[in-house]
Amino acid sequence: MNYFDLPKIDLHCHLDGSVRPETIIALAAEQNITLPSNDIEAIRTLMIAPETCTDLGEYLQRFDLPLSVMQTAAGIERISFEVFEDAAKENVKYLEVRFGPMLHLEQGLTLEQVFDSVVAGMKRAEAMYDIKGNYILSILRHMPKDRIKEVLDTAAKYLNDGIVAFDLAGGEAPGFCAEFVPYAQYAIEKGYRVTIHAGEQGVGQNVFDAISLLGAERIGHGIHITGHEAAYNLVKTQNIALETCPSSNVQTKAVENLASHPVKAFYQDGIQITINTDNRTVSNTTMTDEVRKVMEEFNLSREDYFNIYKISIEHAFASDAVKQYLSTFAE
Ligand SMILES: O=c1[nH]cnc2c1ncn2[C@H]1C[C@H](O)[C@@H](CO)O1
Ligand SMILES: [Zn+2]
Repeated sequence: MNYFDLPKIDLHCHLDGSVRPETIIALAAEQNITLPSNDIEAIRTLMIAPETCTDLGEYLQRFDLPLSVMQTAAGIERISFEVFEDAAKENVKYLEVRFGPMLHLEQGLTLEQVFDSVVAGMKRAEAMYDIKGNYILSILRHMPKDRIKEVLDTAAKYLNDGIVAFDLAGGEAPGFCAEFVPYAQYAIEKGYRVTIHAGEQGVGQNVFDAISLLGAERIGHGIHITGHEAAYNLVKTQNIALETCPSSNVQTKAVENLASHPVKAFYQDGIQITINTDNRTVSNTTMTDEVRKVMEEFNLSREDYFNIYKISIEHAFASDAVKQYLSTFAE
């Protein structure tokens, strides 16, 4: 099967984990930032998380370098454009990109400038390529909570016009959901959709809580519902979509290897699974690669692929018009 040519949908892709190494070098030069090296291969190596990470914590150390050049409006706009451009060039028809707004304020940008920049880059790519997109706001679980409502208020300028959802990301401690209830509620009241990273590193109970306490409609990863019957059943009965990211899950040791990834078992049991990149650079991957890996490892058919493609359409935080458009590529 030609995986490159297949129409694809990526619902879980981080902006700062998907920066081209070449762009790091170019932006560092423009911004007078000294990099550990100016050699493209050295930068690439520094950005890609090894297969031998001990856990998610080690994986998350790869984001400091890209974030260092994502502190200007022009840098963020360029990176946003390029992520959509790279995806469009491998036939990704719809892409939801997430980012941590508060990670881009280190050199004086305002939240509004950050939102203007990501959305402008995406819209520039939408105008040039056959791709549609939306942004998701990732709140980092370890950061102070005092500006979360301000993030949601300021981003509302683009609500359903470029920015669509609320997410929690970063390291995953057991029981993290309880302290975010008022923020998720505030987001829902304002009209944001909700997806939460849960059951990636931590326990299945986090997935149960993300759905029941935070109103998550989708779960980032969700692997660990395997060991938690109540979480598994809740995902299944509530029709919650799992955003699986196979390469990332192997790197962070969420699964031991691809063969032991539960994605096929979930699919066969009627769980709403989707296939996504997580981080195109940090996980050294593309949608073509993720689809190929899953299809080949688990012997899935073209019909299976389009079933999964349709699950992605159903659970996308996109307008009806965009979903209708995406359906025209389905078989
Ligand atoms: O897979 C992930 N799990 C949890 N957090 C993640 C993952 N990939 C990236 N992040 C974090 C690091 C980034 O700086 C942040 C915003 O994109 O989200
Ligand atoms: Zn993620």
